Amino acid sequence: MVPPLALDIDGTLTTPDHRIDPRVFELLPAWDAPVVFATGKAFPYPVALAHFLGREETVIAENGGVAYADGETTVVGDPDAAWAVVEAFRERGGEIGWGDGDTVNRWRETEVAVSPDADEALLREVAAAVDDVEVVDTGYAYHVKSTGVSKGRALGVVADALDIDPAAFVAVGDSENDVSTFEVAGESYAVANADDAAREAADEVVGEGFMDGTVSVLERLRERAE
Ligand SMILES: O=C(O)COP(=O)(O)O
Ligand SMILES: [Mg+2]
Repeated sequence: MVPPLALDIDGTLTTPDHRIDPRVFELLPAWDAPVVFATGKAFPYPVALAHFLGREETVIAENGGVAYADGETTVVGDPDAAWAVVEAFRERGGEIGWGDGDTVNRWRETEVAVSPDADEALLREVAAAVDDVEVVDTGYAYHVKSTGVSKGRALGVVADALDIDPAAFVAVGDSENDVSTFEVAGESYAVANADDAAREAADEVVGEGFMDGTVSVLERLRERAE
């Protein structure tokens, strides 16, 4: 039997130019165990990915702020505290940076994502003055979020709902927001493009980057199961 998977999306299932790698559509529909998409993106994104893969919608969004499994949604974190930080950041000249429609934050329930082009030093300075709020850099956004909210904690919730031991999961990821997943899952891999935090936390850093790295992990797990 192949193991259940906890998969990060950006940097892990994507190409270097942020597209979903087409091999996701070949490999994941047929994966014969639960697959949990664990992302910093807002709730609709991983739901849509699972839906269009024909897979059960078992997802972790907003870095663990939202978890969904077996028809149950769990929401944790304090969006008002995150927005207060971002408003203070704006008052001092900072910009969220996603343009007028801001689809990045439109469906976000528990935190605020700020563009990677934003003034990081100013954002961190403003956030440091507020208790229980932190800034997490995924390489794709700065997430202003409640401390204590994490993908790893949410994986515990999802694993419980699925009646699976969290340690049975194999996790693949690329950044700081995957460290907690790596700690909860029994086995963890960072792809070659991963940041230092993810590299350090993973059981193994694979030689290939992005989806090439993830494919190499999935192939290995499949061979092991044969
Ligand atoms: O939304 C982000 O900033 C990153 O998303 P990810 O957790 O799927 O890599
Ligand atoms: Mg990522």
